[in-house]
Parts: sequence; structure tokens; C-alpha cells
Amino acid sequence: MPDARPLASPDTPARRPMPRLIVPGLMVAMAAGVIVVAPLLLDNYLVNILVRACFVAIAAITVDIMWGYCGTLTFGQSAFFGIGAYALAIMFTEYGFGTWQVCAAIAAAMAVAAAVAAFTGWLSFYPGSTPLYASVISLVVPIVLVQILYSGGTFTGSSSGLVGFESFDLEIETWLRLAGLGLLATSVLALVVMRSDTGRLLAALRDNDARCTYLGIDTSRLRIIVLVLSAVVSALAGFFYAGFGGVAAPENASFTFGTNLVIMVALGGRGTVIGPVIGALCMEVASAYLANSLPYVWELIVGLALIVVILVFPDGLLGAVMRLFKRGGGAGRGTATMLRQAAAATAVNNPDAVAIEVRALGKHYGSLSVLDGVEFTAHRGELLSLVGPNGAGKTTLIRCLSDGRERSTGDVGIAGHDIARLSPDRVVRFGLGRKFQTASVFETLTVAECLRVARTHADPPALTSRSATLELPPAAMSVVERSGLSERLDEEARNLSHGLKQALELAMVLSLEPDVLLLDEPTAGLTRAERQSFADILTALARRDRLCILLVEHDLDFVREISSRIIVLHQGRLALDGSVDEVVNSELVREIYTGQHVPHAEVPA
Ligand SMILES: Nc1ncnc2c1ncn2[C@@H]1O[C@H](COP(=O)(O)OP(=O)(O)OP(=O)(O)O)[C@@H](O)[C@H]1O
Repeated sequence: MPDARPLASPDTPARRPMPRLIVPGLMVAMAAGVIVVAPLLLDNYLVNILVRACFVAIAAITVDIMWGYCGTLTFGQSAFFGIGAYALAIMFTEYGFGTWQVCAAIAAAMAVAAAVAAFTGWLSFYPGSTPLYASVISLVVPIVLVQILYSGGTFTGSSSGLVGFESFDLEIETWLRLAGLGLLATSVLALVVMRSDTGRLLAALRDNDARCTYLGIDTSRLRIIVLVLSAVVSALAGFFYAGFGGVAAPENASFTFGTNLVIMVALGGRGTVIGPVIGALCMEVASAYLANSLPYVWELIVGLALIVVILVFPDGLLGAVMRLFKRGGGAGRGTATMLRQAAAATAVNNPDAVAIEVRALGKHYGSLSVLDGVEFTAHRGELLSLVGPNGAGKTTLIRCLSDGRERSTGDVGIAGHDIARLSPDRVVRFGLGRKFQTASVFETLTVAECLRVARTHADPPALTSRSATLELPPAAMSVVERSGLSERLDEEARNLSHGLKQALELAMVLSLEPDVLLLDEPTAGLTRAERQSFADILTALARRDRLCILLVEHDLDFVREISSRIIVLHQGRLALDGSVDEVVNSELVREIYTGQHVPHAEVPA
């Protein structure tokens, strides 16, 4: 879109280099403080608290990854912490302390935590589940686990927990150094991964799960993998926590502790890794001093602090500090991305092959029939417009073509594949791309990151590094260059104008190299110039690249200009299917668009 006029200022807001240095600087300072200075200066009581705080902070980091990066608010990390603590306590109580017992206890802690996390993840993240549902499940897990511990008799120590077993015989200063190093290693690893391409993919999940799914990403599987890994880390933290304290108590697994972890993350600043560490250290130390002297007031103070932070600093304390160093609130990440065109796909074998095949399609909501007996076929190279009055069922039809679970009756074929009851991420792999009515991008990611996530299928993300180059297929590249997005690759998507967001979403969908493109009112809200540009792009995609495009559109002039064929939906039934002239000049379309009633009987079945 050469003439697109972005509403947002084209100037990239200036950035100071500080935010990139704050987090590593804080980490080095805290690590030096805990590992080197603290054992020399602090009394035993405070060192004891710091050791525990370091292990709790590791669990808080796992909550941050789940909540701050992946967008799932979880109260259940305490359960995995408790599993680690009890794996050690049960093993040492039952079999004594020794090398094989330590190895077996670590293996048991990791295996049980991973198994419980996999089961919980399967329950929480089934396709179509909501984030609220996952949070509720995360509340239930520690509650159930604590009940199991209570009813475990002498095996789990019931409400008193397990105590008095032989454990690691280390000086307290050594414990502090070990705990500090463990916390430092976990923080560095988490930061490296979260700043890598994989971390950006997790942030994309948080921003827009549906868009990820329609980019062919199995979001449920990804969330389960992250939950399992964070559960294992949390279990290891609990293991050493119990090893240090020589006790495992139901409180270590309780939902109260899980809630405290969430508060630590919220106070420190979610999505920062280091914020939760600061939150955990501060809360553990403060609670050790205040919880006994001010038992009820302390909880009140924590509650009030949480409310104040949520109201005044929604990004937490560290988020507020980091924002001070940003001018303009959210430009790119100071990285320069090189754009490169991927090799063109091999020539299409059969340029006129059937691309969409719909047979006897029906969709019902209870007794309400929204689509009934819809049948049509579309070929590669066709630009097919779908028109009809509001409520005719156009968006529902698009949903039924892109998600096998949507339709009530009938069959849908995409590029020769029956979509059966497959979820959108699987249908996308048949060669389908869907653009939503409202631009669906990843708001907190840069333009380059959005496009990189869209290329996940072709270019799996690196785990520990961030790519400096971005390779796009020719069709996506052409949209990026024509729209001017190539000049703003390192700018966050939320700063783009409406037109540029629409162009970005189209480029993301084209990054999938689809054979079939579904577009739901893509020109709504665009300027005249942007609309013309969109028309040129779509025409080229159909004629030159032989894509089959199905376009839902209200603007009949636009439809007339670009379509090779038009189908009309009326009251859930296919009313007309013909050439542009046949449909636009038909009596039926005139009646529909002038609002006159068309009796059901007159609509061809
Ligand atoms: N989840 C749902 N439950 C019940 N009815 C629904 C649901 N989703 C859509 N409908 C109904 O299905 C009908 C078709 O809706 P749909 O959004 O597909 O129409 P449309 O042709 O795309 O309309 P518009 O042009 O306004 O976007 C409407 O009457 C709508 O109220």
C-alpha cells in the first residue's frame, strides 16, 4: 500500500539505552550482595531468611513465566514446590540420607511434578478453554494436594508435615552461596530464553491466542510444555528448600503460598523476571520480621500494598522504574532487523485446482439455524466475494471453513483435504490463511517479531537467541514493502495506525504461504488510498500467485471492482452464485440492499 498514511507518528520515539542495562545491572548487584557480601555482614537469622527467600524467588520466577510471559494467572506453582519438598522429606525419612537417596528424590520430585503438570495442563489448556478456567484449575491443584498430604498419615506427616530426617550437612554460608547461585542461574536462564525468539513466541500467546492458532501454532501444547518445565523448576526449588530447613509442611504446597507467589510477582513487576525476584526477597524478609510481631496487620499491609501497586503501578515496581527510562512508552527494542526475501515457492502444479469445497453446510445454535444447506466450490486464482445483509451468516461461514469444530452438518474441503473436526491450527496446515475483521496482531511485539511468529512453521524459533534477519515469502514481502512496514520493523504493533495494522495482519497471514485466503471485511475503516492498495494486492495474489481468495465485504463498489465471482448469503442460505454482473444487477441483491423483504421461498435452496 504505497499511499497508506499511518495515523501514528512515523517518528520512532527516541530511546535511552538504560532499560537494557537495568535488569542485568540489578541482577549482578543482587547476586554479589547475596553471594559475597551477605554471609560476611548479616547475622544467622537474616542469612537463614535469605536462603529460604532465594528458593521462594525461584518459584516466583516460574509464576512470572506462566503469568507475565504466557498470560496464564496461576496459583498452582506452590503445589509443585510442595511436591519437591515432600519428595525429599519422604525419601530421607523412609530410606535415610545418602547419594542414591538424593538422586532418587530429585528424580521423583521432577517426575511427579512433570506428571501432575502435564495432567493439569491437559485439563486447563484444551483447545477452546479460557484463561479463567486455567486459573481456576490452578487454584484447585494445591487445595487437592494439601488434602492428600493431610490424609497421608505418618507417610506424609499429616498436618504437622515431616521433620527430623537427616539432610545435607552444610554451613549456612554455603547454603546461602548455593541458593544465591541457583537463583542467579535460574534468572539468567529465564531472561535469556524470554528475550529470545522463543520468548517472543510466548509473549505472542499472551497477546493473542486466537491469532497464534490461526498461524498454525498448537497453543495448547505449547502452554502445557511451559507449565511442565516451570513445574520441574519449582519442584527443584522446593526440594532444596526442604533440604535446607529439614522440614516439609503442607503450607509449602498450599494455595495461600501460591497466592503469595502471585503477589510477589505483581509487586515486583510481571514479565520482567527480576521484578518477581525483588518482590520475593522483600516479602520474605519483611514477613519474617513482621509476621510474628504484627500477625494480622502484616497480611493487611501486604493486601494494601498489592492494591496500591495494581492501581498506581500496574506493571509492578520494576515496571514503573523501567518505564521512567522510556520516552514515548513503547517503541521497538533497539534491535535492527534485516529483511530478506525467501526463495519463491515452486510453481503451482495445478493452477486451477479446486481450493474450497463446501457441501450441505449447516450451523445451528440450538433451534436457531444460522446456516442451512450451503454449497459452493471455489478454484485457485478466483477472487470470490461473499455478500449479504447483516446477520446473514457470512462470518459464521468463514468460521466453519477455518475451524472443523464449528459446523453442525455438512463437509468442508480445503485444498483437497477434508477438514473433518480439526482445530484451526491443523486446518491452517492444509494451506488456509484467515484474516479477521478487526486487525488481529500481537500488540506488544514489534512488527518484525509479529512476522517472525507468523513464520514459526517454516523457521522454528531459537531458544536462546534472537534472529537479526527476517525472511519472508514474496507475497508477504510485497505487502510489507508497499505498506511502509519495512521502515517500521522494530516498532511495537500497538503504535501502528489502523491501516498499517490491517496490512501487518495480512502480511502475517501471507507469511504462511497459503493456497486459500479468507478475509472478513478487510477494508473496513481504511482510507480510499489504502483500500485501492488493498484491491491491487488482492488482485495480484489471485492472478499472479493463484491464491483462492474468499472475501466478506459490504462495499459493493469494492466487490464489483475486484471480484471474479460473487456469492450472496441471505438468511443463512446461498441465494445467488454468479458472475459480478449477474449478481450486482440481480433483483434479489437490489432488494436485499434496499432493505425490502425477500420471502424465504424466493431464495434458491
Ligand atoms: N454464538 C452465537 N450464538 C447464537 N447466535 C449466534 C452466535 N453467533 C452468531 N449468531 C447469530 O448468527 C447470525 C449470523 O451471524 P454472523 O455474524 O455470521 O452474520 P454476518 O452475516 O457476518 O453479519 P455482519 O455482516 O453483521 O457481520 C446472527 O443472527 C447472529 O446473531
